[in-house]
Amino acid sequence: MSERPNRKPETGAFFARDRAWHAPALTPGYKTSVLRAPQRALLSLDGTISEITGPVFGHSIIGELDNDLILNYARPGESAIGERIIVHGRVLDERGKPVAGALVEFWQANAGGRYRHKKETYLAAIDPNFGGCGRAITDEEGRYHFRTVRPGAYPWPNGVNDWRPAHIHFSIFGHGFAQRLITQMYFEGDPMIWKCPIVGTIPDKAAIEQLIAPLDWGNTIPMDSRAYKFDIVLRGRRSTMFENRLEGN
Ligand SMILES: O=C(O)c1ccc(O)c(O)c1
Repeated sequence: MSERPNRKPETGAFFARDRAWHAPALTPGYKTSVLRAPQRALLSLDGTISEITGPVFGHSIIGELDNDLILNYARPGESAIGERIIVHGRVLDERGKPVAGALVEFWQANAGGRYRHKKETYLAAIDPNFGGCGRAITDEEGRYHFRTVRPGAYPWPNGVNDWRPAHIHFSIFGHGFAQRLITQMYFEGDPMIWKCPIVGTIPDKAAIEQLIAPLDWGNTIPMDSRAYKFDIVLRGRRSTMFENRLEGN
């Protein structure tokens, strides 16, 4: 990880956004950012007590197969098609302390690069046994894990021939619903990462590298699944790059 000596000191409860680490809102190479980018100066609003303290979710919402995308949409006795993988890691705070009880949600395309979505237009086949969504709650050590198939890369209508690298979307909820961070995980060794216009909006190479999960050979299950490790750091100097990170979060 690169040192970033010019960063402001991290003191107190407020961690200012590092604009060199996070993608700017307006990045014309990523076409949809042009309409989404704010046209006026940003306002900074304090969180209200009700946003910070509630509503909260209960741990009982997690079902037995919620962290198993190979089976959670499959017909009985069947399973999703694709390369079987385990994705696991920890949710950590700015001091490297585990964040327990965070709701981690993930969604992805199937092994052919096709999403199960009404507006999806890519010609790759739907897998009848793959839904593409799951969730987990971090344990006392901040750990989460899920089983899935490695998603395929897919083309998208941005430039003439733009492709998204294989990736998994992540959402992390804190203890209130107003505390939500969203990012994407990529796979070690994928040459498509460096051709992607969305990845290309991230100014710092180290911020991109932190989104790339290494192959975790030690947690591979022989004759079953390979493993990838993806730690998520909520804030501070080693923060994961979040797509929706707000001022001060
Ligand atoms: O914001 C978008 O336009 C967009 C397009 C394709 C993706 O895979 C994605 O994650 C976002």
